Amino acid sequence: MLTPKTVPAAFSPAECDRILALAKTAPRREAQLVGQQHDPSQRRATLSWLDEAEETGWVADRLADLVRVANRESFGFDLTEFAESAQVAEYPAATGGHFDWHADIGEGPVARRRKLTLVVQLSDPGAYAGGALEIMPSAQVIAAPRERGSAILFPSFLLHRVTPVTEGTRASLTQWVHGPAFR
Ligand SMILES: O=C(O)CCC(=O)C(=O)O
Ligand SMILES: [Fe+2]
Repeated sequence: MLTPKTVPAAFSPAECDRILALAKTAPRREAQLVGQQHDPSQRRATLSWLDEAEETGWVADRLADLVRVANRESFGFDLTEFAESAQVAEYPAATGGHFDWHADIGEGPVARRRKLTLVVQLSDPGAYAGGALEIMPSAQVIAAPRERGSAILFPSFLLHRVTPVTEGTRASLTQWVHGPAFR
């Protein structure tokens, strides 16, 4: 089944707070798109990479567990590693935070090996308006649950977007999972 798989309460609210605090200890940069071109009309977000923060092993361990279970139950992909760091993204309404329709499989040597995408909702749904993560497995668009700490996993070739945040700030954690080419 190639439809997205949701996992309620993958992280507790306290763990979401810890992840946001960790992200604040890492350098923050304006978003770059797959392929590294910078086009603010497609994405407006501030990014931090967890591998540039200290003491994030527990986050990677939890993500690996989530991937293992979801892949066994839903995808059955040949997955080998996290070849890129987990990324915390913040989308503030004040700067027009959003991410237009895209797929995560990119051109570069690493981005082309992305097979599964995992996104965790780090913000309380009351902290922002708009900012829906939408995924298009077929003609029907699916909205990811907004509950804080919930996770959604989907094949990285599926189109998805984050609608514009109109109030407050939405934060998310993204992990890509890599492996040999599809065949
Ligand atoms: O923030 C999100 O919910 C999605 C992030 C995303 O699509 C990406 O980083 O490729
Ligand atoms: Fe994406």
